[in-house]
Amino acid sequence: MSKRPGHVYSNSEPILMQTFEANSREYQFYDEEAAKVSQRIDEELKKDWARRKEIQRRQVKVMLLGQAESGKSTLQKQFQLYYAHHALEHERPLWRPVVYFNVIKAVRMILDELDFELNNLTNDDSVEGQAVAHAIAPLGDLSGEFSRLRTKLVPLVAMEDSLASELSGGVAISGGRPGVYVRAGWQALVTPLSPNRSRALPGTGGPSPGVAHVTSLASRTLIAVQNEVDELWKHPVVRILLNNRRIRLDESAPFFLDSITRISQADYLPSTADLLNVRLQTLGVAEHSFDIELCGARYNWLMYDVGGARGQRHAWVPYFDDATAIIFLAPISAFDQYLEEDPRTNRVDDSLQLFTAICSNKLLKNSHLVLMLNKTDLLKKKLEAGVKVRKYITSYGDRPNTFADVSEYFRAHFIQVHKRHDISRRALYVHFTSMLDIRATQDIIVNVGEAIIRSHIAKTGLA
Ligand SMILES: Nc1nc2c(ncn2[C@@H]2O[C@H](COP(=O)(O)OP(=O)(O)OP(=O)(O)O)[C@@H](O)[C@H]2O)c(=O)[nH]1
Ligand SMILES: [Mg+2]
Repeated sequence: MSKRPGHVYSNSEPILMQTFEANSREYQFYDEEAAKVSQRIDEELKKDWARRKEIQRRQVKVMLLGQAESGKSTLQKQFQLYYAHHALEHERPLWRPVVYFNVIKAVRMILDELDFELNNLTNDDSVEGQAVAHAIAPLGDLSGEFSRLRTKLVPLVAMEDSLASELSGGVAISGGRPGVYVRAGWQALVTPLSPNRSRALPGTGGPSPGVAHVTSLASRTLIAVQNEVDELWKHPVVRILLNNRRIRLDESAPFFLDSITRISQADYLPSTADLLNVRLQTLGVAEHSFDIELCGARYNWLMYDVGGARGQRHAWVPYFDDATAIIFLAPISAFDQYLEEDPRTNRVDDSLQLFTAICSNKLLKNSHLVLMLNKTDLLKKKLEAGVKVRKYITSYGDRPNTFADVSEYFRAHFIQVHKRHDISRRALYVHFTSMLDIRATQDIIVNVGEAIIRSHIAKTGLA
């Protein structure tokens, strides 16, 4: 019977054993050395893990949530202004083409609506239509005047699309409102021009010839037609149509058109108020990072600014499970407005529905919750102008149409949603805000920031 090769013991076997025996001290040395190396690696790994854990424990993740145009990006800029002033300074020149875009869009909207209204007023039998026609009649035939203004303004209006496309980096949203949509890091697309517009600022990324070109073209065109822009904006017919809400512009349009002389300077550099007023829609989720110090300890504050339109909301969810805090923004001035993406839904209703979903979301059950009832300045203006809440929200009934009553009514509704739907019965911190008011907002930011960090410390046991 033949044996399997493995069972044949060769003569060399004892010799090998001897060699091993002879070198056993050496092997023992290697064993000890290997054990030491392995121990060192273990210790390094443990230290690395502890370091990472510490970094994570010092990380505070805050999500800004709310419908489109609720003021999330504006709040993010206010945080930046307070805690990362240098970063905002660095970005300041990059906002120049965005301000031009806001101005041009406003001019185009006035011209479009003016055309529509003047052509249709004669056929409008409504009481409001008749009142507007009556107010405009004494001004006589204005067609020649408007035609001259329109011809002068054509080159400016023609720049809207190219500015939008350069700023968005080619991004367009189907079915969305025409405008500029930006993803995180959009600033890298924009040539950072120095205030004298002659060269890029150092260290601000590579130049983008496309944006630089349209920016300087827009600037020159605006300088050439600034008087016509001003004339159109101050024209009595435009005033009548605006006052009667026949022309509806973006909320920040009056601010920029009132400042047209300043914006039309060759060395124009956006002011802080410009940065806060400018409208630029967010696409997806943009992360902003800066440090906040509290009681001698430093915390890395990660702020997630999301796109708020309905088609954007699915992108929020992956960020939910480790969010330290949610700051929910609800613009309470929007009681007379409807969603761009669904013109049947009242914007305050949408905010309430969205807040219900946030309060009842299991992934967010451990997050600190802050509610900002925003745009109180606009709410005051609307109520003072006589816009009646009950016309848009029938349940408001016969309550007085004053700021105190209306703001309290909305606050009570949001608190009720929280009471009924909050999954973890956590506290809700509510603030009335006007995000363009720097001093008032900065006080709130400090307050909210500290409360969020304290709740983070309580949960993680950090000191
Ligand atoms: N008057 C007034 N305007 C505000 C206030 N908060 C924000 N705005 C303006 O409202 C517009 C929209 O604000 P954003 O911060 O861009 O809104 P958002 O929530 O980031 O919108 P999306 O990115 O589309 O989700 C901007 O022109 C802001 O200047 C406020 O309290 N009062
Ligand atoms: Mg935004």
